[in-house]
Amino acid sequence: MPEVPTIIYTKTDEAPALATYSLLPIIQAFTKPTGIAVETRDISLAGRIISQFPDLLPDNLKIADHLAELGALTLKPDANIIKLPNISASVPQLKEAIAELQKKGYPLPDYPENPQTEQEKDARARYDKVKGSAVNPVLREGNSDRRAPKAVKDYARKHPHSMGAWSGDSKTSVGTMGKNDFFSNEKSVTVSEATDVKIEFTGADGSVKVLKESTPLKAGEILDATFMSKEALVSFLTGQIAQAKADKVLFSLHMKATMMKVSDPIIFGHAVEVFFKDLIAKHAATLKELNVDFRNGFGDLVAKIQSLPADKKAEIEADIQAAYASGPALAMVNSDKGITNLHVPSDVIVDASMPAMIRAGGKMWDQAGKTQDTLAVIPDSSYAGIYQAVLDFCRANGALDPKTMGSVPNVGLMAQAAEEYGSHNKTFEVPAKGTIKVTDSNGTVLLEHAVEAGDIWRACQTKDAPVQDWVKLAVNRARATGSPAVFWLDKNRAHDSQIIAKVEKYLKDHDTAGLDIQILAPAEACKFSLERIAKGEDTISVTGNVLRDYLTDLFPILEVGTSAKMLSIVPLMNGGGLFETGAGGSAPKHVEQFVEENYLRWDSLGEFFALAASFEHLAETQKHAKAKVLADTLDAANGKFLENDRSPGRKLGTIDNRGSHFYLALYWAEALAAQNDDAELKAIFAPIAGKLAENEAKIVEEQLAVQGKKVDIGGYYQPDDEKASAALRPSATLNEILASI
Ligand SMILES: NC(=O)C1=CN([C@@H]2O[C@H](COP(=O)(O)OP(=O)(O)OC[C@H]3O[C@@H](n4cnc5c(N)ncnc54)[C@H](OP(=O)(O)O)[C@@H]3O)[C@@H](O)[C@H]2O)C=CC1
Ligand SMILES: O=C(O)CCC(=O)C(=O)O
Ligand SMILES: [Mg+2]
Repeated sequence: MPEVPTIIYTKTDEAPALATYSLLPIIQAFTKPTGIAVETRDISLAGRIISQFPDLLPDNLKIADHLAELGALTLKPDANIIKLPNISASVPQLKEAIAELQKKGYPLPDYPENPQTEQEKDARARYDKVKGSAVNPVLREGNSDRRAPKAVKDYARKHPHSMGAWSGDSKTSVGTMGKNDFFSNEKSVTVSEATDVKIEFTGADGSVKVLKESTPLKAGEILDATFMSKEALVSFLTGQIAQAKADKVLFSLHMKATMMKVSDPIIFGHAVEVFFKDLIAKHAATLKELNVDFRNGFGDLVAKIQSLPADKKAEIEADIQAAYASGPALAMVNSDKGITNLHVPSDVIVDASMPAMIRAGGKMWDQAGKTQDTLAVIPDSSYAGIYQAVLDFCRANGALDPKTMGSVPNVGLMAQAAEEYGSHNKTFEVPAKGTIKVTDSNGTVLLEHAVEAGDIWRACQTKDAPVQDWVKLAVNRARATGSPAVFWLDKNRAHDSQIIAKVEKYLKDHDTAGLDIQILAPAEACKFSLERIAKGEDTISVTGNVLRDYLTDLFPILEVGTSAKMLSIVPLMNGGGLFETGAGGSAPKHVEQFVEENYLRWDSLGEFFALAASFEHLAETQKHAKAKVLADTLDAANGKFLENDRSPGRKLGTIDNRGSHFYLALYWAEALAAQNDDAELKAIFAPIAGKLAENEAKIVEEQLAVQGKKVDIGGYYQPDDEKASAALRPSATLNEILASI
């Protein structure tokens, strides 16, 4: 045990990082009299980039590898980490962040697009370490328990968010391959003994190339391999584009290019190339010269043609307009700025984009800024069917009603880089026609596929201990709530059938008498849960890693308007606690609004709930009485916060994130003053509560006064601490009261 009980609060990116400048001083002031330390570690994209280049940086610019430090901490029983959402960077974001740091004087190399020299290859390898979902898989040494707290659900019932109407004749649908994709080509084995597998490609000419020399497997580990055919993908995309045009609906593509950082950018690139086929063919030589890489989105072309002579640039721009005119209308990310769904792979992320579309009545934005029905293309069919199930349900029954609907919490398998989380170093774009074999240390071929050039092949691992832990967590949640628990597993899918065998085995380790535990294929499980949710009933979804990601945005966004309000706990397998805040992302749009008009609409409710859970964990594991008082009083404050509707508004002139933090501090201080479990804390916080209450009008006025003007925070990926702190703490009165604790 550390001498001082310590909570680590992560420094991340974008909106949650801005909110931290305001919230963390409040948390530190409130914990100060309790002997609990609240420390930060920097796992922001900028911090992670900097940590990779200690050899190039002077001492004053270095940042240690805090992510690795926290990864090691998650293995210890006293880990207590509050993890805010961070950027999982696409290549365009990574390049922007590097450019910002270079401008600030960091002597970092450019991101090498085509590494040739040893030095470039080394830089590329370091940058690849921070690319995509590089943070969560390192910290998630446990499975996930995500649900809407009761107070949040009650709030949504009383103050339902708006839901777009669903018409019975909506033409919105999901397009998916169904054959020759990851789902249909999957093979899976469970190894009975520990082994080490080699992944090898053998060309049609007999030449052998080792793709990955060593992948150790533990006894009982599941290993899958699968591939998506390039030819099938391209022909599918061609068909979908024609279909969207014929049906007069928008064409939209929904991928997870951040989490699936090797496979999905390749798929994204194919979609861009098919959509702009004629344009690309006509200007092939120029695009090659410019080194345009469509895996970084159509935006890569738009950016790179800026350097062309004016007439050439104008010619290509005219052809772009012609491509827009001849294809189906594209769904837009920002119609004012002409940013389409195909511009940047990290702009449209399936877990958030599909629910947002469903909440809006099955519609996305067109180029004129109007909403339209859409063909939502999700190439791989492993999980696409769940969205079709939701669309069908809404078409038949109308939009779900937040006032009456039940809930679908999730128990997700993700520990130890389970399933797709660990696939990055085992995903390959196939160089030529041949076979890929996975062979164990005895030389036995475990898995084998015949592949063609351009196919995307990948393998995933799932260790046994995390599956056991996940089954236990599911049974515990079913017992604690009395709700049915449904494992979303398809016995006809190779990987799932291996998981089902383990689930059936490990369920026997638990007392399941009286519990309703079922195993249903994902689309069926979705339909079952929707039928119940419409009747106001709750159903626990017990899923693998990708469905965990999808469902913990999907249901929260429909039920409570945003996944930011979720309780998101990761009980670490070695006894520690990782408390994630919300279930969504880092809301880049909120930063844009903040710098434009000094208004931050980020809702920190996820942080408030995570903090209460973190104190509770400290209280339980370290028998820390003051932590228990902090947990209970913060719980009460969170309830009052919701009751009084103190979340940020969306418009200037209402309280924003900073105002919401003031009210949390007020209610928390009042609860500390009202409790009788700890006289010392009562005595400290009674006068603070008094001062905060007396100064309510003044503090709110000081906070509102700054709104409506541009604000300089000294950087996007690495804000200047002094400037950002000043901007996010505009109330001198509040700052003084906090300093007096
Ligand atoms: N756990 C993690 O670390 C995660 C990180 N990410 C990363 O976040 C970035 C953005 O991802 P994206 O898919 O766009 O999803 P986001 O969740 O960041 O944004 C989608 C929308 O959700 C709403 N929203 C999300 N959080 C809040 C909040 N706390 N308060 C109020 N509204 C909120 C906003 O809607 P509105 O515009 O209506 O205000 C926002 O525009 C990416 O870099 C991605 O990789 C994504 C998911 C999880
Ligand atoms: O790690 C990431 O990139 C995203 C994770 C995510 O979206 C989630 O866990 O819900
Ligand atoms: Mg997610």
